[in-house]
Amino acid sequence: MATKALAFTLSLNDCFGSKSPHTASKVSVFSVRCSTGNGERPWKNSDARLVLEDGSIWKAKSFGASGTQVGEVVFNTSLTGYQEILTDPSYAGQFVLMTNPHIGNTGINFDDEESTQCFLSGLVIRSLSISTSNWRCEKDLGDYLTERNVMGIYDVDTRAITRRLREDGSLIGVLSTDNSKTDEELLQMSKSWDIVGIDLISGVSCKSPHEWIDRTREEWEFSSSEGPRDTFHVVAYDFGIKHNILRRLASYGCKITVVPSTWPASETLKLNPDGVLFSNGPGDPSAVPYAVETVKNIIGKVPVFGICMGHQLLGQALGGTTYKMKFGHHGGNHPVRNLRTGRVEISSQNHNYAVDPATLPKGVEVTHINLNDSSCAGLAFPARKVVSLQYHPEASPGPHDSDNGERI
Ligand SMILES: NC(=O)CC[C@H](N)C(=O)O
Repeated sequence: MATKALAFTLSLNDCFGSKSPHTASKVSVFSVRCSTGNGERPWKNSDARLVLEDGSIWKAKSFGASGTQVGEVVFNTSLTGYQEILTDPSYAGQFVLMTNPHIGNTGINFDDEESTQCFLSGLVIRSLSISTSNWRCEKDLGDYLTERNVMGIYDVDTRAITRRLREDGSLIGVLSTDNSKTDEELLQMSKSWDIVGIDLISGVSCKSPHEWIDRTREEWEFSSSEGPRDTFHVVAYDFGIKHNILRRLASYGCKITVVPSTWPASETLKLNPDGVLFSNGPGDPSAVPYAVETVKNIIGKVPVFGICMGHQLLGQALGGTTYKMKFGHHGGNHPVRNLRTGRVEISSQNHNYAVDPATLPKGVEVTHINLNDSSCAGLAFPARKVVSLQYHPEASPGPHDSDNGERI
């Protein structure tokens, strides 16, 4: 490709004309024209559009995959961990907008993936870092997204979109690099799709049972607790499970069998596990009645615990209901209070639904609340050995306040 030499031509513009030689000689405006020698501009023009269901159109520059995608737009306020966010299967059906403006600067490394695929609809960022600075970097963000067929856009006003989402709630959007589609067509696409009521878990769950053995690598282990205690056998339902949930269980000495989302409760109980984990996962917890039925058939037979989607399914299985939040919690700095101990944890969160505590039956206890909005962040039903958290004790990304398995 011809070497592009930037030739700056300074041209002096008299912007005040010759009314007054004095003015003209004193005040003038330099306009710098950048030419690349062949007349092309050295920077990329906007070549993508994000059209929201409210009719707003956001021109941006694309990176990663091209094409047309629909999804619910959510904003994540985490300052770090864009890679763990990209690979969290819970974001299936969603565009993730990062409020931290500089993304891509630490590149991608293959230790920090939370799943083997990226299920999100696309990544929306303000400023794409043109260089990476990280000894662990194995690939840059743009190449990684291209290889995983994930769309990304940058140079878009993420602050303005975030304010809109905060005021109007999560919005459905369509992202396209296809100039043949009109704005109206994209708007109609955004209005004809919804994330409510569709089962997104079946598209992310594993296809067959398998054992998980990887622990947190020694150089990254942070817990000061003594080594593995008894070896508990945990069956983990994969509703879109994040790998760090499994790594942390393995680091605490557990033997882990991961099973698909549709695995029959009877088959699980035949494994005679010490406990069953219901994992995080994408979409509307009311759209997967088969999973609630499985949870119902296991509760009371062995100890169970849930994380995020698993927490919501447990809430429903116990007789409660879940509701869709205005824009949810997606970030790494949400304060949660443990109501039993009074301890406040800074937590990692990623959810757009919550359990309505007013609908939980007698005997079920709310154990944690999110201090930002007093929503239910944890529940327990001691009589049937049930505990669950709405947020992510495994972090990835986020703080490790909730890792130590303190009695919840
Ligand atoms: N991380 C999760 O498990 C998310 C649960 C559910 N899809 C929600 O958005 O609330």
